[in-house]
Amino acid sequence: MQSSIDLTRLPRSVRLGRDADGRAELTYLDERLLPGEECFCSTGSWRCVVDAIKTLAVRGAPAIGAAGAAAVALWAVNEGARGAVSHGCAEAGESFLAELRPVAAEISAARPTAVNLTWATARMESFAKRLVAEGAAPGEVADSLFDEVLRIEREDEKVNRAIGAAGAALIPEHARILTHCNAGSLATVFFGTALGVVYAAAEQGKVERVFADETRPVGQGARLTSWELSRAGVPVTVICDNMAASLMGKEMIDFVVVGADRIAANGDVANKIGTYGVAVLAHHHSIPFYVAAPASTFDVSLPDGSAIPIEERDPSEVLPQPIDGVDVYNPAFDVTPAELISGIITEFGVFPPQDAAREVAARVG
Ligand SMILES: CSC[C@H]1O[C@H](OP(=O)(O)O)[C@H](O)[C@@H]1O
Repeated sequence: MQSSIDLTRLPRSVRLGRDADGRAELTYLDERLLPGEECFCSTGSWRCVVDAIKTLAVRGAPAIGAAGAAAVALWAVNEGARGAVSHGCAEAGESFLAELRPVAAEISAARPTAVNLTWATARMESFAKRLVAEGAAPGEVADSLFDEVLRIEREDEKVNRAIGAAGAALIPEHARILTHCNAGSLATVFFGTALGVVYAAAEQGKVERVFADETRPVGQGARLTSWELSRAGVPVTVICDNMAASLMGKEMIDFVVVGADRIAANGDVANKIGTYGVAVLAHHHSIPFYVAAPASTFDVSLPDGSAIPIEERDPSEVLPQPIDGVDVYNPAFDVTPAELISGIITEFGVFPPQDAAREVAARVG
């Protein structure tokens, strides 16, 4: 079946480049303004990137990982290397690393739950340390860090397409798929993880319709998933979060696929608040419930999901008009236990949740 899917209509979420003066600059789509306005911002300031991550202008685990890596490169090229040239190589290199350390720590702390942010800054720091140990001057280290971000951006899209291909094999013909939040191209550099599975299956003509949970309180499903699926040509229906149970009860959902922000060693998954409830509903209705995530989302240092830090965000996201004497609880994520997950779709294939961390680690090397 010929599909009418057109992914060229989807923008890239983040892209590192250079301005006319050769300074490093990150261009990102400000997702707070979607779907009404497609606004791209460019900045050479690493602190502005941290703010963009904190305010969800840039959001989604892989996208904030790439943006975090880019923030390190912005500091290195536009600040760190410029300040260190006066020393000799060895001293300059150590000085550069000493100045990088608190910058990387501040970038990593922008949001606590998605492990991709710490994965990215740790990758950048260890890369810089290796180059300094090899005798590279700060300017060379900075330029190499810039190139490392370009590699991370290319890898992200390649990994997402592999996740899409692996997941598409699971999708039945005429599938009606439920998603939660946005784990699409907008949550990654490009193509998406959970929606990458949808795009790959849609290109095979297997997707009848996607039902997108609006995903309160920030509305990533209503605003972002609906926008990107419709741009790509995938039929999509937005539903309120409290409607998923009814659709499942009416046998209107064949498959559920969501993203992830951090996956523990035992396969417990932290994802957008409400994911756990969707998993319980899917389990009750015997509907396949899959998580799509790259290797960079696994955190094997955590034996299970109980230790995953859960970000609590501003009460105004839930209650824009405060009410005297009324408290608000606004956790941005919850943890779905492995036993509610049919499988975890990775760039290396699909694995039972309990085995996924081990299988991925064996392939990452
Ligand atoms: C591709 S995984 C994206 C993941 O991140 C989202 O959270 P946020 O919008 O707060 O960054 C949500 O948990 C998605 O599943």
